[in-house]
This record gives sequence, C-alpha cells and structure tokens, in this order.
Amino acid sequence: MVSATITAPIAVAPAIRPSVKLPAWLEVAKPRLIPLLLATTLGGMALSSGDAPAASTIICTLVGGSLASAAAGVLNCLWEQDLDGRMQRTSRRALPSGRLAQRQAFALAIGLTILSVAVLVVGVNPLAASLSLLGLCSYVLLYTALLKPRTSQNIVVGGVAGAIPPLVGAAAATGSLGWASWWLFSLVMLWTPAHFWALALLLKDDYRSVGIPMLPVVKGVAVTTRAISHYAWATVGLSLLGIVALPTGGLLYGLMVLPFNARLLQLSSQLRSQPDEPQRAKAMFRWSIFYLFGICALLLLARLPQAALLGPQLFNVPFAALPTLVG
Ligand code: HEM
Ligand SMILES: CC(C)=CCC/C(C)=C/CC/C(C)=C/COP(=O)(O)OP(=O)(O)O
Repeated sequence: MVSATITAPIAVAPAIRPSVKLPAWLEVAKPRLIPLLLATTLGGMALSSGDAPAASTIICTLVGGSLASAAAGVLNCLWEQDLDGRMQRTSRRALPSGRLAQRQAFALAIGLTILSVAVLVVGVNPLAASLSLLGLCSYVLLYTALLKPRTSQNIVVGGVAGAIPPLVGAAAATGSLGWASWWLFSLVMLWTPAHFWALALLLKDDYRSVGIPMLPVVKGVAVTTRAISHYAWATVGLSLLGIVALPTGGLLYGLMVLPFNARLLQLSSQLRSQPDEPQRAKAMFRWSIFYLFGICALLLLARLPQAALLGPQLFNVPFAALPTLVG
C-alpha cells in the first residue's frame, strides 16, 4: 500500500498514510482500495429509479465486488512483482519480498475470482457478474499489462477498470444499464487522472527509475499539473449532471456537491501554481479520494425520502425512461 514516506525530489515527502503491516495474503488484495470501489457501486445503485434492491442483493453485490476487486489486486501484484521489487514504494510488498509465494498468490486470485462470479451470479444477476469480470480483466490486462508500461495516457484509458463498479451497482439494482449509470461511469473515468497523476507527481522518480512512462516522467510536472487541472474542471462540470441523473433528490445533491467541487478546483489550482510542492500533490491526491466518497454519499443521501421534500426533481429529465444501453 502507499508506503509511509514517498521520496520527493527535494525532500522525503511526509507520509500519505502511516503504513500498517497487513498479512501477506491480505496485502496483495489491495484492501484499502475496496471501500471506495464499493462506494461507487452503491452510487450506481442509487441512480436507479424505483425502490432500493433487496438487502440480500445489496450484500451479494458488495461481497462479490470486494472479492473481484481483491482478485484483480492479487493478479496485478502477480503481474508486476518484478517491477514492484525494483520500485522503492512497492519493493517491500509481499511477493517481491518473498513473504508470499507466487503459487499461493495465484491460487488465491483464482479462488477469489471464482467466488466473486459465483456470489454475483447466484446472489445478483449474470449482468452484474459479467461486468465485474470485465472490470477485473480491464484492470489486469488493459491497464496493468498493456497500457501502464507503454503510454503516459495509461490511466486515461485504463481508468475504465475503476469506472466499472458503478455499472455493476446499476446492473444489480435493475438488471440493466440506464443512462444515469453511464454518467457515474464517465465521472469516475474523468476523476481518475486527477486522482492518480497527483500521486504520480510524488512518485515520478520511482517510476522513472523503472521506465514506467507516467505523465510526470514523460511530460514533466507543469504539463501534468495543467492536465490535472483540466480533468478536475471536467470532473466538476460532469458532476453537476448528477442533478438530472438522479431519479429524485437532484436538488439536494446539486446544492451539496458545490463545496466538494470548490475544494477540488481550489486544490488543483494551488497544485498548478506550485507544481513542485509535494504537499500540494499530496493534498490533491487525498482530496480526490474524499471527493469521490462524497459524491457517492450525496447520491445515496439524495435518494432518501426526506431529500425529495426539498423540491420537485429538477428538469425532470426521465433518464429512466431513456432506452437502456445494455440489458
Ligand atoms: C487506473 C486507475 C487508477 C490508478 C492507476 C490508481 C493508482 C493508485 C495508486 C498507485 C495508489 C497508491 C496505492 C498504494 O501505493 O498502495 C492509489 C491509491 C488509492 N486509490 Fe487509486 N488508482 C486508480 C483508480 C482508482 C479508483 C477507480 C479508485 C476507487 C474508486 C481508487 C481508489 C484509491 C484509494 C482509496 C487509494 C488509497 C489506498 C491507500 O490508502 O493505500 N483508485 N491509487
Ligand atoms: C469491478 C472491478 C473488479 C474493478 C477493478 C477496479 C480496480 C481494482 C481498480 C484499481 C485501480 C488502481 C488502484 C490501480 C493502481 O494500480 P497500480 O498497479 O498502478 O498500483 P501500484 O503501483 O500501487 O501497484
């Protein structure tokens, strides 16, 4: 996970988060990513009109999604164990450090994958299971194996992996993918570059040392912070569409998303004005996580009956009435 200190060009960057030692089999599953991936899954559910899914469906979706994300994390660690062993931030991970054998990790990944598909097929529906498998494959094959080592735009396209959980949530709730779920998919896609490139600014020497063409390595910090700012503005702009994507409570969401957006733009502007300041990059990275949690929390809050009391659904764009894209 993010190590206790990240080496920045001029000083050792303060800890993003104190590193807590996890058991090797758990560490390779990258568990710290799962809560936010599940939050976006619930966000996808919240965008579906009608009543909330049955508790059993919600539980199976979250358990199946966690197992799939864990399997994806283990496969990513297996694929990158040599690379991880050569990078300062990841060299102490379970596989490069020998605390976990390849065979054990591979068996764990296969078991988690099979279990995730079984839970989602039996407890939810085949569309949710297929999408979850697609997310796993796009993270491991599209991002990790194909794009990450080849292009500075790796996470712009590879971000599709992390944008799939909202589709899994929508599929679990309605058995189909309405336009609103594709809105949250697109929002996570646009959110990802600002999220990761802020971190990549802190890690650029590490990535340069192993030849990974992350944007700060290939194009420098000024281009990267400008790109982060552009993606932050695009994220803010698209986030406002949630007002009409929500079947109810859009007005409450629209009001409460404003401070989250203001802070995202403030931090991206500060980072752009001080591109070499590690604290600015760290603040942007950390806020990107709180921001996406916030968006998902607001989507769920907007679906509470009380939220509808704030006023009629704005513009009344019947997203739900639009033809579904899948399912
Ligand atoms: C291809 C897209 C993405 C890339 C390249 C990326 C990259 C990273 C990296 C390198 C870290 C530090 C991990 C570590 O050192 O342990 C990180 C942390 C994190 N990422 Fe992303 N990320 C992506 C998408 C996402 C998505 C879609 C989510 C959730 C919806 C997410 C949530 C998080 C969280 C919660 C952390 C903090 C984990 C911790 O505290 O260790 N990321 N990300
Ligand atoms: C539905 C489903 C299962 C979707 C999968 C979503 C998923 C696991 C996204 C992970 C995104 C992420 C944190 C990538 C970092 O990989 P990295 O290799 O750049 O990070 P590292 O350098 O820390 O290993």
